[in-house]
Amino acid sequence: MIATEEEARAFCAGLCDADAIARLERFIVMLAEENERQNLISGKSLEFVWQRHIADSLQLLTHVPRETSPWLDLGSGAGMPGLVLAIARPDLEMHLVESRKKRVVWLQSVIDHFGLKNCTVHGSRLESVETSPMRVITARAFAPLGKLLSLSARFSTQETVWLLPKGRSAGQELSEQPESVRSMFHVEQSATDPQAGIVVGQGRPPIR
Ligand SMILES: C[S@@+](CC[C@H](N)C(=O)[O-])C[C@H]1O[C@@H](n2cnc3c(N)ncnc32)[C@H](O)[C@@H]1O
Repeated sequence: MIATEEEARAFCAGLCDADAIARLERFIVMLAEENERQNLISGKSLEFVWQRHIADSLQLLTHVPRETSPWLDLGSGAGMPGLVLAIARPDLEMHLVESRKKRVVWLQSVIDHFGLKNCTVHGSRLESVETSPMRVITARAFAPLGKLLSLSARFSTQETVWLLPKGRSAGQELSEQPESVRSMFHVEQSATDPQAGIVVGQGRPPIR
């Protein structure tokens, strides 16, 4: 379990190269500056930014084979996890979906700053994003599990891996789903919080 900022940074350094770590350092500075202009993340969490945001995002890489792509991140907000993954791994095709205009401008400004050709922001509600098959779908603090699946099932195939950091409600949210959905998913322990879980599964959920 990652318990300190030093451990979180070392964990991230094991998942991407030195150039990526330098870009992430710069991203953290940009995030702190932007957080003065708009409420992207809690100010308190900036003290633990490697643990709470960077490692929390990059740990998702450990759940799929290295080359798995494209990824779809629902409700990217400040950029976790999708933008952080795109900064760390420019070889992955990343699609961010975010409806709030100011956040879309922020996400696009980071993409432009680093010249991330692998990363696209869809600046609209998920409901109006054109359907396209994704190999990984992720979402942190986006919507309750049932709603999340019904809004995004159309982007999945039998091959799609779902990586859904759900914090402390992971087990509870999964237990509230019908058996047909429960049997597709399980909860993995988060590496960054002993009480948090990631809902992980593969396939197309049987959602009407
Ligand atoms: C609580 S924030 C989480 C942001 C980020 N994933 C994180 O963990 O820090 C949820 C984000 O989802 C966006 N959102 C909510 N519903 C959406 C929808 N239907 N389509 C696109 N974005 C949506 C909100 O604008 C917000 O930025």
